[in-house]
Amino acid sequence: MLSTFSFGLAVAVLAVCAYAYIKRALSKSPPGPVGVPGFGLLPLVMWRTANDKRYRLFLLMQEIQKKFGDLASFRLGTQEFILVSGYPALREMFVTHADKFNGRSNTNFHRFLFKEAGIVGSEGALWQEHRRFALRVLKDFGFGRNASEEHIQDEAGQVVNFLRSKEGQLVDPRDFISKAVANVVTRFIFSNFSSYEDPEFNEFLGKLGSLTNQNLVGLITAFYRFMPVETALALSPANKKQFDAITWVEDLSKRKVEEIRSKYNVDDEPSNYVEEIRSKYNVDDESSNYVEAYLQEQHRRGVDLGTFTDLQLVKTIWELYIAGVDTSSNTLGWSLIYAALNPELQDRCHAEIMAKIGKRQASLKDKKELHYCQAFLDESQRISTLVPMSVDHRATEDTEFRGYNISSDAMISVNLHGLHHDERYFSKPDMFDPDRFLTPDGQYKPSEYLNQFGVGKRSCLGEVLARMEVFLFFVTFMQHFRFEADSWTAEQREQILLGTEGIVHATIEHRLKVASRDN
Ligand code: HEM
Repeated sequence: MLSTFSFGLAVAVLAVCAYAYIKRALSKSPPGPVGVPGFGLLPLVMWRTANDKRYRLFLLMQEIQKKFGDLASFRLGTQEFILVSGYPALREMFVTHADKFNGRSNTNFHRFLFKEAGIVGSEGALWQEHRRFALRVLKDFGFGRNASEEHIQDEAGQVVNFLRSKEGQLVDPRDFISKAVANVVTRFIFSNFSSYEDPEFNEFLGKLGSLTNQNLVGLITAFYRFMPVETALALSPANKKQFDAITWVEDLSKRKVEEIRSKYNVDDEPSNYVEEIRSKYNVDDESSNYVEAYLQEQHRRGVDLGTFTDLQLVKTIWELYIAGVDTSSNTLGWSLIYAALNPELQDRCHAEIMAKIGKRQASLKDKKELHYCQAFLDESQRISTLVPMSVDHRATEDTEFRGYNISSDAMISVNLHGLHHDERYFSKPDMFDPDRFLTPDGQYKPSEYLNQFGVGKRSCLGEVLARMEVFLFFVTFMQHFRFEADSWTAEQREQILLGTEGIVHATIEHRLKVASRDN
């Protein structure tokens, strides 16, 4: 009886697998692993996650690319994924055919999270209008120019003071870097900033971290597009936590927007802060932060706000925080880890800084002199690849690419980790070697294959700001301190270098010893 049942079950499983295999072969989807019907690669991923501490989803993407090539497909749950890898395919998809592939995920969960507003999660005319607006405001406020350079220098100075008080002690760099970086974004959005000790500020940073360090279990709910969001939230504590964090951040943003609205009269003369910026740096704008610029735009539009609603503003605020804080701060975090693990290379950065600028405050103009520091930063961004699978894209309609069908319901994962660890572009990719970004006579030589900000029209909106922050903070840290990782065991070192799973490849808890170079 049992053996008849087992036989029947085996036949049924085989039939379902054969059906899935034939269906896939006929679908003209890019090649890829078949997976279990209804679950795709989920069982494999969950098994590996549970049994191998070194396992990360982006490493699976690299395996898939190696086996199936630069255009592959697979399923997680019922969700189809297209994996695009390699420089030519990335450019073809996101530059040559940018207009076809600039959509974002359209799952239930995604719609619920982003409410089809904001910039990161939106599409079409709304996305274009608000991306353009945000870029204009960033430019008007002098991002890439002196005005914002001074903010970052201020914050860097604060961190130096904080680290001086920790001389000889072990510190977790995540504590001080994320606060400094969050303050830079806060100045842009609200033009105020918070004390590092402020408990609300610290709670706020904790919430942001929980949004980007999303683990796989939390993501599972997004892999079943038919699942009602309420069920997803009930099934997944991680998603519930994520949603609660967003609500918390949005409530705080709403309060801050109302505070500004109540004080800021769009017909008034610009505030002191703006006058100061204007007289100093010739910035021709009448608002002093993103919210004021937005309120002015609402005022200009009168009754018909179009897409410039309050909901859009609040969504954009939390997106700018999510996109702008964990990213820049973890980029800096990785650079300190690689500096600590490579003391001679760290000393080379310090020696270059001493030779070229000495103890004076670092500025963006110094970039052209600090070749080794720039090469070091590029190498650290390459090897750690902060957003390893970028942010998912989507084809805005069913389409064909390189002879394969791409469904508009498929999520397109951009294999940035694979690109940065591809022997075709970077020899010995697992080795930390800043020299690969230098000419033989020591001049900085950027590589077109390093694309930490993504590729094409939808690439990072905050790239200019992020590059400024990373350079100024890093050079200031290297100028004044040595960071040491003497106390790490081999196992700790391995875990620290693996970092987290999630949209952002973040650093895990770790301690570095801070030694002053100023004595
Ligand atoms: C080193 C730091 C950063 C890295 C590595 C980074 C990386 C990325 C990547 C890979 C994307 C996805 C691109 C794509 O979809 O193809 C992205 C998008 C985005 N980033 Fe960044 N980012 C950083 C810092 C920032 C900062 C400081 C801000 C703003 C304050 C910012 C705002 C955004 C926004 C709004 C998007 C969505 C753009 C869109 O959908 O049109 N990012 N970033």
